[in-house]
Amino acid sequence: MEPIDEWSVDANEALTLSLHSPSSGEELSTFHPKFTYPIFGESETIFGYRNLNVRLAFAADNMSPCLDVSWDKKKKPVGEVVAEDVEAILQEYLPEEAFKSDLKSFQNTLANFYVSFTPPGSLLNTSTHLDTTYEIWHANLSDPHCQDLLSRIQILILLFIEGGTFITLDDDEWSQKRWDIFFLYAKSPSNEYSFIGYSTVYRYYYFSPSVENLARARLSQFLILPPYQRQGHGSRFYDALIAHYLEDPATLEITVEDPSESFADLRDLRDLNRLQTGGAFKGLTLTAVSKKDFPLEAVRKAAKMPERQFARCVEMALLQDLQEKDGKKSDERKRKDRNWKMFRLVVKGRIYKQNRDTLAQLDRLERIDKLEETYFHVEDEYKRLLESVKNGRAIEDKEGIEKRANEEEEEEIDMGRPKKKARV
Ligand SMILES: CC(=O)SCCNC(=O)CCNC(=O)[C@H](O)C(C)(C)COP(=O)(O)OP(=O)(O)OC[C@H]1O[C@@H](n2cnc3c(N)ncnc32)[C@H](O)[C@@H]1OP(=O)(O)O
Repeated sequence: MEPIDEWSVDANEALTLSLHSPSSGEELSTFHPKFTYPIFGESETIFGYRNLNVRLAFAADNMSPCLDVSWDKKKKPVGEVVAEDVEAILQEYLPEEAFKSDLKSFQNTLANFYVSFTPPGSLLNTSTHLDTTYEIWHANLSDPHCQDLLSRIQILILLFIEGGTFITLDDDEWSQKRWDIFFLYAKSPSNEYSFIGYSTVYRYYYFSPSVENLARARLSQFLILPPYQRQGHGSRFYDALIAHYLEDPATLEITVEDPSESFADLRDLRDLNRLQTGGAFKGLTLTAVSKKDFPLEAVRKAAKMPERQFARCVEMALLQDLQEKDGKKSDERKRKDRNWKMFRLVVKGRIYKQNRDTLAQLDRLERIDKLEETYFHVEDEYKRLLESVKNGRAIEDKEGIEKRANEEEEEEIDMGRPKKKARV
């Protein structure tokens, strides 16, 4: 009998997603998921096939889906050992329309019955980048058009965000109304839309005895499709969302739910950039912070940022300043230098304040060691991020892509990538 393993395929490889022109059906791009464990289980394998090909195709504008499953060989059932039913498994995650035709018919339908599409909600922002027009549409979950689109694309959250989950589309109207949904689209000169990414934001009710309807906006999901990643779309999309909530008088604070590492980087860099270029950090110096001469709390509130995220930006800005002034000093001189000592005190003070309960359980020497260790981890992380700022990586053009690709090759040979730990 053949070993069971020979009939198992890697679900991340077997599943291919594709985007298709809504007017010609032509394939525009293909890509694989990052995770399939929420659908096919922890091992991310599908049992019972040789050369299994699971194609999940989307019309690039309204994201109407089509699932097409094919294989070279399917294992014959032996007792209770049967091939997994891929379509049945995916029925839980895709709307019914995904199971109506094969890929060829799906493409033919697109080519022969093109219907023009406009994203749900209202147009929030238009921008042009490298000759392409991009639009951000702002919708509410209570809008049925928005629900339809979400029912088609929610599967992407499972496939690309670790620990991502569906949001409930058919909740009561009050709950639906708390969800803001933003869609990022490219728009062609012939007004054809191509979906690039989306974000969901939950507005928590914030009780205030004096003002009605205040909210804390929590950015819950944020996704840029792989063919569009690392081109600055995520940064520009994030900037536009933040600008929207900064202008909204009902929003008191903007938080992020469980950010992935790459999103946390993006957020750090864009928040720092906004605070610096917008003038909020004018007058921010180590001395001003140490002497409490800088109105940190007022600036934080105006920036609608949670404490920890704001503190990270302050510390990054101070470190950037220090590096510019005397970053070339040897480690030994930095250890003794007054300014570097002051910086370490500011960061350690903040770390201590935010982790007081955990640190209080350690004895004095352990506590000092732990603080020191955490400080160096934070400093390394800031240095890595500031290196990105120095190299102009936050939002760059095509020239930057090539320059950076060459640099990365060299970096990997020389020193590899720094290891990441949880942010503090
Ligand atoms: C709350 C949550 O939902 S957390 C989950 C967030 N989502 C995910 O993790 C899902 C999968 N990933 C994604 O959706 C995306 O990769 C995101 C949202 C994390 C980032 O979106 P992107 O569009 O790739 O971001 P953007 O391009 O602006 O920046 C990413 C990196 O590309 C760099 N970059 C920007 N433009 C370019 C360019 N033209 N060429 C090369 N690199 C570029 C940025 O500087 C940044 O690099 P760095 O991290 O070294 O500084």
